[in-house]
Amino acid sequence: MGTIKERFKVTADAANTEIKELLKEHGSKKIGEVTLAQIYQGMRGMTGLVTETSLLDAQEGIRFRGYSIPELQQQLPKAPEGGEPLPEGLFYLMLMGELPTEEDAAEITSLWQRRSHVPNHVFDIIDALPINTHPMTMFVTGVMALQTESNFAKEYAKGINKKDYWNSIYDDAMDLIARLPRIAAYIYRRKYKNNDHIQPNGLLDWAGNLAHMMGFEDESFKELMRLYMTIHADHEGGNVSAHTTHLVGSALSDPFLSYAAGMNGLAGPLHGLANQEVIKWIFEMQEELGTDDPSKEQIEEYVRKTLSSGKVVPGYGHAVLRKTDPRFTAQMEFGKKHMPDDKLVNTVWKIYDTVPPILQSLGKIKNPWPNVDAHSGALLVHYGLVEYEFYTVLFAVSRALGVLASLCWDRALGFPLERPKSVTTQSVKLWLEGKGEIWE
Ligand SMILES: CC(=O)SCCNC(=O)CCNC(=O)[C@H](O)C(C)(C)COP(=O)(O)OP(=O)(O)OC[C@H]1O[C@@H](n2cnc3c(N)ncnc32)[C@H](O)[C@@H]1OP(=O)(O)O
Ligand SMILES: O=C([O-])CC(=O)C(=O)O
Repeated sequence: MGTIKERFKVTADAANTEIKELLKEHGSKKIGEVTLAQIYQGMRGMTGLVTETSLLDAQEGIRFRGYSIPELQQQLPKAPEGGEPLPEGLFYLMLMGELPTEEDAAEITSLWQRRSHVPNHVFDIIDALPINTHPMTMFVTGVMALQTESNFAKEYAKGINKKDYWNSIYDDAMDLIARLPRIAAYIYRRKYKNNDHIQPNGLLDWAGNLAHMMGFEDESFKELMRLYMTIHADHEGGNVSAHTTHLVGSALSDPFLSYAAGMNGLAGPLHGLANQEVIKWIFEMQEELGTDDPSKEQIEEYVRKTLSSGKVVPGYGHAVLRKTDPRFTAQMEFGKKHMPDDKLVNTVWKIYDTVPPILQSLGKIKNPWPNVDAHSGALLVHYGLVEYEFYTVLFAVSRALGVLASLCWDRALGFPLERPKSVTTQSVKLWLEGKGEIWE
């Protein structure tokens, strides 16, 4: 059978041969046309990337290697006595293209345990930042400090055959994923818990250990972390964090540099930071209305106020999805099972009843439905994780699974430097006047 790494290489080699054949026969086939509007408007609907780990359907939502979230909740291995999937299993699925056995998931848990040591200089660098630094800035700074450990950067400096890039990229991806929970928990305890740190528990799974090191021992919080880390892991290749990681990696920047770049994108309020914005927005609404249990009429009025002041309703809308995000639904199911009477969670559900018709009535918003970020914060608050500026760090830890599995594939498939063409409006105008090609 061999190790997971050896099996990955065999799988990737077979895929490489298949892709070469496919391109030899069909490489010149057209897959679409590009309009002028698309290049000015964020390239919506333009297919321009290959990402093997997951695929997004606008109506159905995300599928990881063909499996929907409910299917993964049934079929992925679970922690002993747990009901939610282990993110280790999802990582295996994204990397290998097939469901893991219990042993495969356990092998990844043990591998990440063994590789989880974070050198002291990473903590020193985080400690050097002012305490009011945003947790995402601390997190990315910590990852950048960890870049000293890159196997790929060292190998490349020594001189390395292109065919072997995948090898140290794979090692870096595994090392980085293994260490992220420790960095995230360190930031949480430093910023919010008086620098009172908790050592890892060598018997716990990856997500369970993150919960433990943050100071949350409730078994159902550990279950939430397993679900959270699974559903936030990947969303095909065009989203800002995945695309950035892939783009930066295409310059042969190592996984530490590439992932840090991607996470700077996740830290934007239209992307991963929306999860903190949602809770902030709800807390502000509660404050203004003077109640922690607002009625639908009160919520409606507050939504209209948000829109009329030129702000977005956080957690709603999506660049590709056109239905309720199945990641929202999975969290709603978790809420119904574990905290059906929680007031904040119920407010999230009331907002879900209220917001879509209002957004729809504006006529310009392509997707009035909630995305993943509309729900996550309320579940965290239920367990006492009220420090909402920290939420995107959890998202980032999860997103590592998808973007780093993809980076292993990028190098194993020998993908080249990414470098699309850009134009100026001056060149567009000349082209429209028939005075040359658009790219001149
Ligand atoms: C994990 C994730 O990244 S999920 C997304 C998290 N982000 C959020 O929840 C932030 C709120 N949502 C948004 O800002 C947007 O829906 C995005 C960024 C997610 C998608 O943007 P787009 O693909 O440009 O959406 P769309 O084509 O529907 O936008 C059309 C118009 O509707 C507006 N719009 C879209 N969503 C919203 C919203 N939730 N509230 C108010 N206005 C919105 C856009 O700002 C745009 O306005 P404009 O024409 O005046 O510039
Ligand atoms: O797909 C997107 O553009 C944003 C998103 O939901 C994600 O990255 O999880």
